[in-house]
Formats: sequence, C-alpha cells, structure tokens
Amino acid sequence: MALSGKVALVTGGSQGLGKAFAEILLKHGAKVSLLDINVPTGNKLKAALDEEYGSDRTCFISCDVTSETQLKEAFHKTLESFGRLDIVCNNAGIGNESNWERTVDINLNGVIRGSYLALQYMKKQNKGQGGVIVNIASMAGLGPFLSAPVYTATKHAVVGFSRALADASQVSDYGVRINVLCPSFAKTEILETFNTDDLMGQFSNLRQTTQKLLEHMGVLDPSQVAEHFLQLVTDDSRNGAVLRVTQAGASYMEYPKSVM
Ligand SMILES: NC(=O)C1=CN([C@@H]2O[C@H](COP(=O)(O)OP(=O)(O)OC[C@H]3O[C@@H](n4cnc5c(N)ncnc54)[C@H](O)[C@@H]3O)[C@@H](O)[C@H]2O)C=CC1
Ligand SMILES: CC/C=C\CC(=O)/C=C/C=C\C=C\C=C\[C@@H](O)[C@@H](O)C/C=C\CCC(=O)O
Repeated sequence: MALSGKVALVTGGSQGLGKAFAEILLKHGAKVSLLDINVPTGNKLKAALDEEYGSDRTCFISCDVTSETQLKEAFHKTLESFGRLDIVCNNAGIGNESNWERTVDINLNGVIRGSYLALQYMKKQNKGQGGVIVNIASMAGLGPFLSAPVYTATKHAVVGFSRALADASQVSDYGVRINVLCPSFAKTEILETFNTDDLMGQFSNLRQTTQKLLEHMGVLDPSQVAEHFLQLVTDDSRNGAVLRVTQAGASYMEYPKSVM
C-alpha cells in the first residue's frame, strides 16, 4: 500500500508509540486522525505536527476506547474530516494489574471495538475501499510476562483475535488486512507502571525480576518500533502476520497453518 493521500486513525495517539506511528505515517504522505483521552498532550502534539506537516494533515479527537459511542463518533469525524479511511491502528493500552477490569476493557475490548468499526468503514461490501488494521499487542502476547498476568492475557487475546479476524476477513473478501505488532520494551510512559505500586497490584514484589528482564532485553526507541509498524501497513502480502520486535531485530512468528 502506498501511503500518499491515504487516511489513518491511531488510538492512544497523543504520545509514546502511537505518536511514533503517526509521525511515520505523516512522513510517508498519509493524513492521520489521533484519538486519545489525554487531551492536553494530544492538542500539543497536533500543534507540533501542524508546524511540520500543515494543519490539514492531522486531527486530534478526544476519545476513550472503552466507550463504543465515543469511538463510533471518532470514526465518523475522521471520515467527515478526511473523506476516507484506509489504515486503523488500535494502539491505546495500559498496564494496571490492580484495576484489571479496566486493563481488559482498554487493551482487549478497545481493540475489538476499534477493529469491528474499522471493518465496518473499510470493507468493500460497505462502500469502503479496503485497507489495513494493525493491532498493537506486545512480546507479552507471545509468552508470559510474569509480573503482569492480566496484561499478558489481554495481549495474548489481541494476537488470537487479530489472527482469527484476518482469516475471516480474507474468506469474506472484505479487502481488509489485519496484522499484529509485538514489541519488546520501548521507551514510553507505560514503563512507569513498574515504578508504581498501585498499578503493579499484588505483584509489586516482582519489580526486581521485571527490571532484570528489561535490562536483558534492552529498551527500544519508539521510532525503531515505528519502522516495523510501517512494514505491516505497507506490505500488501501480509495478512494475519504477527511481527515480533526486539533490540536483536524483528521476525514474523510462525504458526501451524489454519484449518479453516
Ligand atoms: N512501551 C512498551 O514497552 C510497549 C508498549 N506496548 C503497547 O503499545 C501501546 C502503546 O503504549 P505506549 O505508547 O508504550 O504507552 P503510553 O502510556 O506512552 O501511551 C498509551 C496512550 O494510550 C492512551 N490511552 C490510555 N487509555 C486510553 C483510553 N481508554 N482511550 C484512549 N486512549 C487511551 C494514553 O493516554 C496514552 O496516550 C500499548 O497498547 C502498549 O501495551 C507493547 C509492547 C511494549
Ligand atoms: C505493563 C506494561 C509494560 C510494558 C509494556 C510491554 O508490553 C513490555 C513488554 C516487554 C517484554 C515482554 C517480554 C516477555 C517475554 C517472555 O514471555 C518470553 O518468554 C517471550 C517468549 C517468547 C516469544 C517468542 C520468541 O521470542 O521466540
């Protein structure tokens, strides 16, 4: 997929990885709708991006992915502003093992809501022009992250949901590809989770173990992760792909072939 003139929607787009994804899409000629609950940071980012790319290339929409109504409205506003939709990145996520219901509602239910709305707007059968969905999981979607069992569960679920949806989309001839990105640690605010007892819940005793894992794996710059995100967006041959990104490099996960 060539990005010039294409329109993307990124949830959790105010900062961190979402910001890096928006920047790489803009650099390659796309327009981007940024959705987030962090309104001051989102507005600041929109102003900075306007300086660099022009005010017609981005919009910021206050949107909580736990609200079906707000998310629907944000998709509608994006279409109204830019006239089309080609790329959806379900990126918003938190690490909160204490309020684990909220973690499930954002990290998993938010991705499901965003993916179903994306299909509704992009599938060929609904006057859409096809497109691509990239769901952001984590290395914790591929193996256990022991200090964060609920976070791990949501990310495994994002991988499973996205792979099943990719097959369903292909068999239904929707013209929409669905891929998953699984980064290791990246330098963003979510890493503060490990310094916050309230968020670590009953596993704050495992802080040292997490710190050792982090030191062992290293910390990626968001721009490195964004390069691999771009691959999942632009490579038209990839559907149902799960791309693991670490300091040592990136590789596609191999699974047994689905029996449909
Ligand atoms: N930074 C890391 O080490 C890794 C992060 N990830 C995933 O990447 C995604 C992005 O996280 P980061 O940029 O790292 O963290 P971050 O904390 O910098 O950014 C997350 C963004 O999501 C927004 N957000 C939170 N709840 C929301 C809601 N209900 N509705 C809309 N927006 C909401 C936040 O306001 C924030 O702007 C998450 O899904 C995270 O699980 C995956 C692997 C590694
Ligand atoms: C609470 C949220 C904080 C940070 C965000 C985040 O998602 C960070 C994740 C970083 C690393 C997670 C690593 C987990 C690793 C283990 O489960 C490994 O056993 C993974 C195992 C296999 C993966 C496949 C492979 O590498 O071959």
